[in-house]
Amino acid sequence: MAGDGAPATPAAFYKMLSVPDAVELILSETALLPAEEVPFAAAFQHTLAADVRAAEPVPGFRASIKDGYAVLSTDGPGEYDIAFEAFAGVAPRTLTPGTVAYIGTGGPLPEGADAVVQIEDTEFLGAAPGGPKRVRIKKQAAPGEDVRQVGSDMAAGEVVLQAGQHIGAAEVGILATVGATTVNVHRKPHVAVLSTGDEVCEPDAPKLELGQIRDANRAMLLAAAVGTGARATDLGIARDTAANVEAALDRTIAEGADVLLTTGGVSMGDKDFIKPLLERRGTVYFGKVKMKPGKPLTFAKVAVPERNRSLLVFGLPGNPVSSLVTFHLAVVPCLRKMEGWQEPRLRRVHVRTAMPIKMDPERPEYHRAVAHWARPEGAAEGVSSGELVAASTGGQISSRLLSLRSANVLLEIPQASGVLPAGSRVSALVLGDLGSMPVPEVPAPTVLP
Ligand SMILES: Nc1nc2c(c(=O)[nH]1)N[C@H]1C(S)=C(S)[C@@H](COP(=O)(O)OP(=O)(O)OC[C@H]3O[C@@H](n4cnc5c(N)ncnc54)[C@H](O)[C@@H]3O)O[C@H]1N2
Ligand code: MOO
Repeated sequence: MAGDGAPATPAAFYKMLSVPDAVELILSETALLPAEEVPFAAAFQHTLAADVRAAEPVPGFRASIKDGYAVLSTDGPGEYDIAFEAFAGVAPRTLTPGTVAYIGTGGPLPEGADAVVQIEDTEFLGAAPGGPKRVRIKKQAAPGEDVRQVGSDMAAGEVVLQAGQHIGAAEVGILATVGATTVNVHRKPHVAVLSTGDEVCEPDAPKLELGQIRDANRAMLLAAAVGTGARATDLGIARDTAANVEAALDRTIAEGADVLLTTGGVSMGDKDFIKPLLERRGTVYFGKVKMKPGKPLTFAKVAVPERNRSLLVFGLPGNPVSSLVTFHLAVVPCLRKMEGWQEPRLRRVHVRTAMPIKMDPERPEYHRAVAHWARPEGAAEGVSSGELVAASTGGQISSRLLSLRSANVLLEIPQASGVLPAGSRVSALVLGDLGSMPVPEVPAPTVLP
């Protein structure tokens, strides 16, 4: 930001941390959020704070795997009276040797039976007038065949979900299966988002004056925070005075947020109020990170004695790309740790670069790219080499938000002079769930040698 030439912040004097060191420091200063008891369906996408055990065996009775006939296996193939029908939910009866019972999938095996012969291996013979229905059993069943034994899916007392487990749809089903109607999960973080800057206008501003810009960061970071499952509060835009920014900080504390994200005002200008304010109100852990984009990323803690917790503050750089890249690299692991993830760091894959990439001699670059499965030349659609290829999103200047459009990885381009040739193998951090991976080059069923 332009000013009178006299920097008001000591930003130049912050030691420059590496990205891994910055992330380590953030994680070591991030406390788990407390656990709360919630109805099991509301536990979806939360992280368990305590183990869940099956109180009862599943299944709780010997259950048929097939539609067919419950038999005593030693009776063997032959023609039999159908003594009764055993369906799920019908009171069990006892089978007399030398007879069989019709049974449906999931039905309780009658006492006296020890196996099921599926319909396909039988022939229904009908009934003689006044006589019972009869069936020909054509196959010798092994004891226990097509029967789910008591506790074979889940044993009584078995830990079915461990503390730290993320609850997806399958896990909600597991909770329902064992009748765990309420569970202990970690609370999700509450994130407040503030834009700063005199030039920053609401996106719906009808006309921009010279020097004004629409606020991209706030809506983008609110969306990104909600995307991680956090609760998000919009703090609006603070004009460039220390008092405005401090008022927003106080509002964040009053609202009980766990994390404050600010954008803008963290570099070297005389209107860069964020670092001095955080120095005054709390502890600044770092104010510079060796990365491109995102160098002025700032991380601080402000004590909130009345809540016996600290507010974590991320001063994200104002350039839109820098703000979202630093959100992924620094804020996402922090939010994940808060809500109980055992391994909160971003996941890495290896990719081959699709084009040459110019390296930066001063900072490692987090180059935005779209990864997709490589299809060897001439290979049919759906055939992959089993390797990911990443195409750069083009110009990487940190104002150009189009460099993040559809990006699903950040290539970790080393700090060096020169050009990294196309076809280089580099590590890449995965953004989200690779959902923007282009089709039709889906993960292929066939992997070439
Ligand atoms: N003398 C130096 N100047 C700068 C340095 C440096 O080391 N020495 N670092 C540069 C780097 S790197 C970055 S990144 C930026 C970060 O600057 P600030 O965080 O202080 O952000 P501002 O100056 O307020 O804004 C930067 C840029 O972003 C635009 N902006 C701000 N807020 C928004 C928003 N909500 N939505 C969209 N765009 C926004 C703003 O208009 C500026 O163009 O500093 C460099 N300078
Ligand atoms: O670090 Mo800044 O984010 O390069 O433009």
